[in-house]
Amino acid sequence: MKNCDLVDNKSAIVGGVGDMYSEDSATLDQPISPWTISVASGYSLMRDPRYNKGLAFTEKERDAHYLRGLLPPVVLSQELQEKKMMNLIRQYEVPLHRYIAMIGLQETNERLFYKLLIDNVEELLPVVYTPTVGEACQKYGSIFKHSQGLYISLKEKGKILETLKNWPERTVQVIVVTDGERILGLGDLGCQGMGIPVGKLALYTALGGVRPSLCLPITIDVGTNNEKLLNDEFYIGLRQKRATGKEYDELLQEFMYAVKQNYGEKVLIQFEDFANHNAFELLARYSSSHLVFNDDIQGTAAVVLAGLLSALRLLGGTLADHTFLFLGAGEAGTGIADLIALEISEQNGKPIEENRKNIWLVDSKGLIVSSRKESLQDFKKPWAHEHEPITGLINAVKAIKPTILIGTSGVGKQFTKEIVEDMASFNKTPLIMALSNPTSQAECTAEEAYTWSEGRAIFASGSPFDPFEYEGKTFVPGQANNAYIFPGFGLGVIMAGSIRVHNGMLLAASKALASQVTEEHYEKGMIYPPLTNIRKISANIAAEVAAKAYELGLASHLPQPEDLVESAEKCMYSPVYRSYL
Ligand SMILES: NC(=O)C1=CN([C@@H]2O[C@H](COP(=O)(O)OP(=O)(O)OC[C@H]3O[C@@H](n4cnc5c(N)ncnc54)[C@H](OP(=O)(O)O)[C@@H]3O)[C@@H](O)[C@H]2O)C=CC1
Ligand SMILES: CC(=O)C(=O)O
Ligand SMILES: [Mg+2]
Repeated sequence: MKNCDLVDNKSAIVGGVGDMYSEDSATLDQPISPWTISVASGYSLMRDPRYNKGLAFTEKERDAHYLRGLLPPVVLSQELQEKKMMNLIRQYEVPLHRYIAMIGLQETNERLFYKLLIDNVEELLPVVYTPTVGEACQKYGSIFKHSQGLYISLKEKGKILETLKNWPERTVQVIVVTDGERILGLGDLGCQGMGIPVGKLALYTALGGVRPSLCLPITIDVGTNNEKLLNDEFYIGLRQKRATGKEYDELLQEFMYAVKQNYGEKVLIQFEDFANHNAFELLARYSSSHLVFNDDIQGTAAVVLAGLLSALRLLGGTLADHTFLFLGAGEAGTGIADLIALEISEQNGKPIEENRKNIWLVDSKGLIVSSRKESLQDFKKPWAHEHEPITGLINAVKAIKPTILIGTSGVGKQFTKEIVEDMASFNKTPLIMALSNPTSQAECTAEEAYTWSEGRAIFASGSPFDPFEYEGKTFVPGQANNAYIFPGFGLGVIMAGSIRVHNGMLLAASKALASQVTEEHYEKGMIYPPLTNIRKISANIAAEVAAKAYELGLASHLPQPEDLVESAEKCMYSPVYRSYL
């Protein structure tokens, strides 16, 4: 019996057998053969990260696969290997060294890498993901050893389909793609943005249980406007300014259709860290022809809405009773604002235009108001309310008196003492979200939010902060990061074989996440459940997303399983070593 029907061979136009080594169809207690051809030496087995087990190859496996003598005599269990690796990683004090060690492990022993990541998620997420992945991207050229993922540059124009065929996997279910122009809050890192798709897909597997072989990280290189990188002798990308306009659009179009041709209709394409002048357009252009999801717009919106829904237990009232002020009106800011307004409309039945009125945004030029409408980008226009022009966040806070302040500016230290004190002066419990990544770009720290509000703020941030003690009470900041959403969301989409992403699926994901927060969490000031239970959380999110896809008639994997949570859990990749006998 099949363990999981995730691999949708029927939908892949080129066909190909995804389950080459019976990994997908074999249950954990069944041995599998890593070989489809007979070999004279197991040396290449040891060098294949997908099948390597290091010193854990048993005596019988060493005999059966020509490994005798290629390994020292000891046989170590995976648990002991994990303990050893964790000891080693903890010895590195510099976060980037930990990142390099983890990537080294991913490149040599994939299952051990995922075992570490799954078992130590709170400790290792900041290593393979934000904040350290940001520094890794900045220095990617200098630390580059082995290539990960697929690079599609302007040189591949006209040959993108051929380039995709060079990827060793014939069946792919999720692609995370960036063009490197807005990497976290660090700006244009060009081709070195590859660290982001690689990191996001590691989370798809560790947090959402999507098998690594089904995940493809891609970086589109159209040049960079980052002078520092253009002058860096170790830069790995095209040494030219960014292509724009027709040249950019044509490359992206060729890419999108080559993906569909090579991997079929149902490959989920997750856009990540594109600059907003391309992100909104790409999502709009391809959402009717492809299965596309923008993590920065949609995933962020779902995770923040989940935090807001759960925070209402502490703040009181409904979403419609609150006043929201955003610093930053780009992908994250307007994406979140849109989903909040949509959810309020679902709740009160009023038109979305009316429910936008309590939601205000500030961009680099000040409060978004109707007198600025003509010069605003389209995605900001719905937020141009009647108000006199205001510059400076502090003045906007004083005028709007928000109950909830959300930072999505990409600029650190913008929530000053005066701003947090103001929020605390007119709110019993101010909710402050400093969402910009990495930590250096956070609008304020956990310590600042708690001390400046005299322990009254509820605080969540995009990158993690340690718990903070204030006047004898320990506050646990939440990590409002789309990492809570996209792995479970993607799993739900794949499970259902959904052909499109729909806002209803985002709302379902938000509610599934919010419902995982318990009284015990609220007592510590948490509005998100701990990441330690993330696989269970992802299974619940996946189940709700899949259920919504079925309800909306978007699902193609029929019939609908009776118990979607159980289905999601069954589908999840386990990093435990398989027996190769
Ligand atoms: N926690 C999470 O899960 C996520 C966090 N993020 C983080 O959010 C940040 C923003 O991302 P994104 O929305 O995609 O970026 P965008 O570039 O799309 O938007 C940034 C917005 O911030 C505004 N801005 C920039 N500087 C200032 C300033 N000094 N004062 C006021 N407004 C300013 C910009 O104004 P203007 O339009 O005038 O240029 C723009 O509206 C990044 O740091 C990113 O890492 C993003 C996605 C998910
Ligand atoms: C978390 C994320 O997607 C970002 O900061 O861009
Ligand atoms: Mg992002």
